[in-house]
Amino acid sequence: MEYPVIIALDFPNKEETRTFLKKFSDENLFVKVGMELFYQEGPEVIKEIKAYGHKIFLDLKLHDIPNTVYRTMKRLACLDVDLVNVHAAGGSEMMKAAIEGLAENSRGERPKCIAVTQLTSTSEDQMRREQLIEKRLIDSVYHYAKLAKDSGLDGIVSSVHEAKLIRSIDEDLIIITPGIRLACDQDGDQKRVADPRFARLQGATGIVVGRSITNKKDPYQAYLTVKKEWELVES
Ligand SMILES: O=C(O)c1cc(=O)[nH]c(=O)n1[C@@H]1O[C@H](COP(=O)(O)O)[C@@H](O)[C@H]1O
Repeated sequence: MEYPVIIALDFPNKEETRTFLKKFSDENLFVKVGMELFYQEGPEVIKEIKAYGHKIFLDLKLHDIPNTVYRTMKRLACLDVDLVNVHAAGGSEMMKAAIEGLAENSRGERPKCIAVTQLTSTSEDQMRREQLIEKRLIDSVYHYAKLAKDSGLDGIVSSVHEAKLIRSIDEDLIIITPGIRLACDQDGDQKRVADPRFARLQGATGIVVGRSITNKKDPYQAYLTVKKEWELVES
């Protein structure tokens, strides 16, 4: 499966989502449905987006006790999405339970499951003060990535700046990097950002892009710009 430019559909409802997707006419997209849209619309919005022919990353970032994650993943498996995620901080038992739940209820191919390491909105200073992790942020990300891989997950979510090191764990790991900005964009709440070209150079498998596309006057043009930057680099 290809993991190219994944557009974050961070919209409050299905009407705004529909209006946005209409701007992309015949493009086959890879989109991300996050908590905002899913909590408002539920599984129906997944069905609708699938009917348009788009691939879906359902980003609910599960982080709970293993039994709850196992049971929840059984439900998510029925939605036939392509990609789901958990927080690696939930631990190896929880990540193994996630895979078990997905595998048990998948009708076709099991959705791939990736683990968030340290959110791209977290800085090293914040991690040390608030999580009491006395390490470099890159060491924490590497540790979580290794834990996820050893627990049977298919890939990792990290910032671009840790992608190269994570790639050294395994050639085949899916590495998805949010925190992507074009030169003209504001960082906003993101702390560890990079552009699409650098993401590709660092070995990311795919990038998640939200506001750099969704906030633009012409989102389709912005998407094409991001895609061009991403594709200009030989992988
Ligand atoms: O799992 C994610 O998708 C995710 C992980 C992470 O560490 N950082 C992060 O920004 N994201 C998501 O990626 C998207 C980034 O949005 P923008 O900052 O608008 O491009 C949002 O939907 C976030 O929820």
